[in-house]
Amino acid sequence: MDPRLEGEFIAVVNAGSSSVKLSMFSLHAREQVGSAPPLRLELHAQVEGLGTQPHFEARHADGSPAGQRDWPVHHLPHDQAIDHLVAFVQEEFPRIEMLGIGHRVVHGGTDFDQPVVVTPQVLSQLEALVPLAPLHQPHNLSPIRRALSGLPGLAQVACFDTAFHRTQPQVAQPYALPYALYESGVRRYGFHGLSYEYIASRLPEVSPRLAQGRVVALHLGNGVSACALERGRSIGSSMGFTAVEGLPMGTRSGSVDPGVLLYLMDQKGLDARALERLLYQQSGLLGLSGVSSDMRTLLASDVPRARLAVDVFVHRIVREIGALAAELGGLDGIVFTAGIGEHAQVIRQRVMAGCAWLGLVPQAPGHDQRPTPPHAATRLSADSSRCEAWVIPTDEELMVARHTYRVLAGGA
Ligand SMILES: Nc1ncnc2c1ncn2[C@@H]1O[C@H](COP(=O)(O)OP(=O)(O)O)[C@@H](O)[C@H]1O
Ligand SMILES: CC(=O)OP(=O)(O)O
Ligand SMILES: [Mg+2]
Repeated sequence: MDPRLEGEFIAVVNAGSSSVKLSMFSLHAREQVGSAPPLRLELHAQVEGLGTQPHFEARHADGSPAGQRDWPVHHLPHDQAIDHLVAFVQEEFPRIEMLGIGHRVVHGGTDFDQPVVVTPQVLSQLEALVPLAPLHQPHNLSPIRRALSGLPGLAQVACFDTAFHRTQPQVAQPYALPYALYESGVRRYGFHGLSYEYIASRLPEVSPRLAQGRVVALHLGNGVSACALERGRSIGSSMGFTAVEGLPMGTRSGSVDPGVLLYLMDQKGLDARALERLLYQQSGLLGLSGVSSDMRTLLASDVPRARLAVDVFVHRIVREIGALAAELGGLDGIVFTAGIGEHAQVIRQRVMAGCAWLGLVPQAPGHDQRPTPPHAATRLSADSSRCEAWVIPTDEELMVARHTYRVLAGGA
C-alpha cells in the first residue's frame, strides 16, 4: 500500500439531483503554500445517472482509473449510491484517520453565510429549507443525517452554494413583491457559490486584471447560472430564490413569465407538483429539443428542435451577460466553467461572438483548445481584447475541502 495513503484525510460529499460524488483529500502540512490549506486530492469517486443509467467511476488524482461499475436498472436510490461509494473508499483507504466530512449544501437561507459544523439544531434549520431547493437539498442533507447517527464523533461541515452571494448589495436581493415576503425570506439568494468562489480564488494567478476588475462568470453545467464578480466578490447572479431562475438548464426552464404559471394553473389545471415537474424536470434543453438534456447529444443532432434549444441557450446567456455587465458598470472579462463551459468549444465561440459589442475579440481560429492539465486555465481572447475571455475548470469539491479544513482548524 502507498504510504501516502496513511494519515489524515478530509472527505467531501457533493450529492446532486442525479449524481453523488465523493472526494478524498489528504493533508500534507509540509506542502502548505501561503494561506492555502495543504490539501491534496487522492481519489474522486462518483455515481452518475441515478435516475437514468447509474454508472460508478473512481479515479486517482492523476486521472488513472480506480474502479467502475454499471447497474442494470434505470433508478438507483441516492442512499444506495452513497453506500457503494463509502464501501469503495473504505476498501481503498483502510488505515486513514478522518478529520471530518465536508458537504456541499445548496441552500443556506438567510441564516448561514459561512460554512458550519452541523449539529442536530443546524440540521433542522437546513431541513426547513428543503421546499426552496426540492431537487437538491433533500439529497444534500441525507448523507449528513446518516453520518451524524452512524459516525457520531466525526465533524460534518456544511458548505453552502448561497453563502458566496451574501455580499450582493441589498438592491439586488428583493423581488418587487410586497416587502413582507422579502422579510419572510422570499428573496434572491443565488447559487453555484462554491463554484464561483473557486473561480474567484483562481483569478489572481490567472489574470490579476480580472481579480481586481469586473467579471461575468458562467457556470454552464447541468445547472446553469451566471454571476457578476467585482474584485472577486459576488454582486449579482442569474439564479434567485431557487435554482430554477435565470438561464435555461439541462431540464430546468430558467426564468419564465410568472403569468405563464398562472395560465397553466387556471386554464390547464396544473397543480403545484405538476408545475414543479414541468419547471425542474421537463423544460430547459430537454423540453425545448424533445431530444436530450445533454449538450453533447444536442450538438451532434440534426433535429431542428435540438438546434433551436442550443440557439435559445446561447441567446439567453448573451442577454444575461449584458444584464450583469450593466450591473457591474462595464466588463473586463468573462469566464467559462462547468461541463459545457469547459468542454463545448462551439458554445463558447457563439457566446463570445455575442460579446463583440463589449469589446471581446477572440483569439485567432484554432486557438481555442482545452488545456491538457486538468485545472489549467486557457485564455480565449486575443491579447489586444479589451474584454478578456477564459476557461477556468471549476472545483466545487476542493472549495468544500478548503472550507472544511478551515472550520476544523478553528479559523473559519
Ligand atoms: N465535450 C463536451 N461537449 C459538450 N458538452 C459537454 C461535454 N462534456 C460535458 N458536456 C456537458 O456538460 C453538461 C454537464 O455538466 P456538469 O458540470 O458535468 O454537470 P453537473 O451539474 O451534473 O455537475 C452536460 O450538458 C454535458 O453534455
Ligand atoms: C444549484 C444547482 O443548480 O446545482 P447543480 O448544477 O449541481 O444542479
Ligand atoms: Mg453541477
